[in-house]
Amino acid sequence: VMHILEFPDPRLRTVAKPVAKVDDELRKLIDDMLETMYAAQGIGLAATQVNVHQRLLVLDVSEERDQPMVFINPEIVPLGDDTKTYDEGCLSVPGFYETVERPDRVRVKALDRDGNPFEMDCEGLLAVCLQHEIDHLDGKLFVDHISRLKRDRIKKKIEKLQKQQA
Ligand SMILES: O=C(O)C[C@@H](Cc1ccccc1)[C@H](O)SCc1ccccc1
Ligand SMILES: [Zn+2]
Repeated sequence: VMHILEFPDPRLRTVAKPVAKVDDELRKLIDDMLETMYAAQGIGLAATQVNVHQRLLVLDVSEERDQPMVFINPEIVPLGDDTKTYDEGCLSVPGFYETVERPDRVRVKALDRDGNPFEMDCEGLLAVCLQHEIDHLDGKLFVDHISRLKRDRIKKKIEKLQKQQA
């Protein structure tokens, strides 16, 4: 499995570049990311989190953890103005959950693992996870959607934990 970068690592702030070629090398990375996501009990993982700065994410929002999805060079637009809040966590900010408000339905266009374009309208946990992962590709974290006071408290707690582990 791959190492997952942890907040406040500045590499998590990198804006990922579009994937140039969907080839066997990329498919190997996709499989390594899925293995890493399942091992970490995550329901999504963006390439940024494993220090690969290409616009690629994987997720599996199924109960049975047997429906992996791959989005390459994803583009999303909100469908309607309705928003919903969700208590988000993040494999890169372990142990912290905060309420984040996001559009409740989105349309996503992306390439699949064979490089074929597809389009989907998403809602529910899939819409939340997609937006959370695409934030990662733009160097954003869910803690950017909460107050600076709360973010600074989380930063101090995590840095204290990281010192203890060092
Ligand atoms: O770090 C990540 O990007 C993976 C997140 C994805 C995620 C965050 C918030 C909302 C939906 C998806 C991890 O899966 S956070 C752990 C988790 C697991 C189940 C449900 C919610 C959060
Ligand atoms: Zn995350």
